[in-house]
Amino acid sequence: KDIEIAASSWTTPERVVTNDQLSQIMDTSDEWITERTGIKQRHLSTDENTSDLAVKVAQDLLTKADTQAEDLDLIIVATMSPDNMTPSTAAMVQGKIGAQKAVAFDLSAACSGFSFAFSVARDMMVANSWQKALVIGSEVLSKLIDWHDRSTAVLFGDGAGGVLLQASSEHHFLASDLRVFGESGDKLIAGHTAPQADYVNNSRQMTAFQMAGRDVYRFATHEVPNSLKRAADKASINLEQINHFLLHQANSRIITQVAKRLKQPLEKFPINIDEVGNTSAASEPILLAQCIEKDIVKQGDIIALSGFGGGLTTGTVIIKY
Ligand SMILES: O=C(O)C1CCN(c2ccc(-c3cc(CO)ccc3Cl)cn2)CC1
Repeated sequence: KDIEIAASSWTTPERVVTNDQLSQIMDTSDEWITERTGIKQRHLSTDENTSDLAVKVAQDLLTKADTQAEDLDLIIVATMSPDNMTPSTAAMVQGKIGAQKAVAFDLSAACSGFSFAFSVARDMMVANSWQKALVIGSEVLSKLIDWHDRSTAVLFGDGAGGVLLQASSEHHFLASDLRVFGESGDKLIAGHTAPQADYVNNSRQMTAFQMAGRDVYRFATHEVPNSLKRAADKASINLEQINHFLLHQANSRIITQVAKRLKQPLEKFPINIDEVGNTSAASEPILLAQCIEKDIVKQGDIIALSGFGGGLTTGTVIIKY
């Protein structure tokens, strides 16, 4: 009574925006962005919203797994940039692909969202003896960014990725470790809406991304190794047995720091931030799908998926692919 990954998929909007292009609209440079973040470019949506990217991934997953939408029991979309407060992005996907049987809801855990959603989906599938689920991370962060705030605008990108999970008699889901540090939540805020005393003339404003970068960076370098160690302990394996550490692509220097703290070779930490930037909840599934596509992740490999960010949160799942 477990689940396995039957298919994986990812997508990014067509438009590429380079560091040089950003340096023309704000006081930054390709050198600074590259050296401090590892990012060379990002994909920014022109007319696709979060649900459109998620639908693309959903349809690709169904095709790859030779599965009909009608057979889906569950759809979870992890996102911090939903099309609407309601209907949820997952409900929109459910309607657009015609998965009438599927329970569908969004999960909000920022850059840890995919790990949280993967863990919740697995537990719901086991508890309900469900057969098929879509777990998708999808973001159009470009809607939420203040494109004149160089401290955040250079970091983020748009995209979506996901997996189709199916019931399995083999043991694939080895452990998860989900942690929330709510008292530090104000270090990373996006899309705040305030109560309106003058409710009649409600301005319906939503704030842009605001981040205490140094604090979040320090949080990540401390808490991500802790999360990975706890998850490995729960899985009764040691870190050496993990073939690939697929970390949220927030910053390339954080990844090298985590590798050092865990005393694991950097080769175990694939990096695609140079190409897609920080895509929040889409980050883990895009990286996973790309590693599977490139045969970096092979059948039988043990992989750790680790997200970290808004909440503040950390979320790790360890699976035997
Ligand atoms: O001055 C420098 O070097 C700056 C220092 C600050 N930096 C940061 C800080 C935090 C993040 C970040 C963001 C999210 C949101 O998804 C989640 C997780 C993290 Cl760790 C990314 N970059 C950039 C380089």
